[in-house]
Amino acid sequence: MLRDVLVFKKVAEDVAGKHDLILHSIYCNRFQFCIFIHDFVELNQSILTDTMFADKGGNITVNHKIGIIGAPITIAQPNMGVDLGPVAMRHAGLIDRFKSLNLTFEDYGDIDVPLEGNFEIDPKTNLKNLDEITKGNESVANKVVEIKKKGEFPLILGGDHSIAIGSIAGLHQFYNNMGVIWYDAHPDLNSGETSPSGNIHGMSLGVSIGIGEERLISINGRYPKIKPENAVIIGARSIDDGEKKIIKERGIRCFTMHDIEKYGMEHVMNEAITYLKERTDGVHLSFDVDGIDPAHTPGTGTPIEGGPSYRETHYALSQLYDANILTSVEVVEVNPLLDQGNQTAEVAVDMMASVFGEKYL
Ligand SMILES: NC(=[NH2+])NCCC[C@H](N)C(=O)O
Ligand SMILES: [Mn+2]
Ligand SMILES: [Mn+2]
Repeated sequence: MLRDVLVFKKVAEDVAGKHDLILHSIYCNRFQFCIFIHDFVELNQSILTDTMFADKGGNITVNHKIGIIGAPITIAQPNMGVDLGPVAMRHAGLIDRFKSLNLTFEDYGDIDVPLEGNFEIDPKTNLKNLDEITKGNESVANKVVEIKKKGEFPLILGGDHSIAIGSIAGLHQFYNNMGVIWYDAHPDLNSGETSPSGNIHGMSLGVSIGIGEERLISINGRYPKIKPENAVIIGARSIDDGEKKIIKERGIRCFTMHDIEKYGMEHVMNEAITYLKERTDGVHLSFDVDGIDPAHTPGTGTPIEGGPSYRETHYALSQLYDANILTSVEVVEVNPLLDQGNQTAEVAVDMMASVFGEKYL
């Protein structure tokens, strides 16, 4: 608690430097300081986030309290078991790992989402389970808003990748110009019009930039949630024709495996970081475990050969930590029923440890 207050105090002081109207109330007394910060978090989240984001030296990202939620949506793809992703990652030691990193966090458990669907394509929309997925993602969005209003750093454990629809919908209200890093073998830019499968987990980045089904793009209001040019995809190697068109037409930055081979992961990540730092006021990491080569993460529904290794991914994520640009994170598509042992969840936990600052030395 004391540590949280100190972190908030530092942030508030920085903000006060920029907005002198609030300086007086911060220094009235300690009690009032706490009350003030509470109101301030509710009312001025975007300024607060802006300041945290701008603070490069202080590692606010990790000193900040992390709010963990499980979002076990599974019916935006056909394989049973991705609803067990959150429990698999907790079982693989996520919480102990965070404790040993001395992180401040709270695990809010899993939210309630509809788990049953019928997997028939609706001929009108070319989508499967739209009602249930809309409902589930409204709950994800509400929970993310709740966590942000407390001033916490959201970490969302999926679930299939459709949960990004809800998490980004919840997050966007706290930013003016949010960015996203989409670490994934797939760009997830389909819509009912282009999807080869009708599976909504292949549409979540598309929905977030305002493409596709009205009911999905309007979750939590004001859309599109992210400008297409604020989205950076890393590791793409399975791109449908309709998605290729969107990437080109909308100016989405997409570093494919070709780019990673050619320039190396370090260079690609530096490009992505510099690009987003200049143009956004917060960056969400949407981390699909199928972004990693399936040699390391076999327990996932749509594995694609030829991805970045464990080491490259680990390095990429530690670059994000060092750059201190992230303001929220999600990890998706861990499916223990398709796994060898609990290997994929273990790798996912290793990767989350890198994102939150674990170092070899
Ligand atoms: N989040 C994922 N794993 N997405 C896989 C999408 C696969 C394919 N592009 C589709 O739209 O059906
Ligand atoms: Mn994927
Ligand atoms: Mn994905």
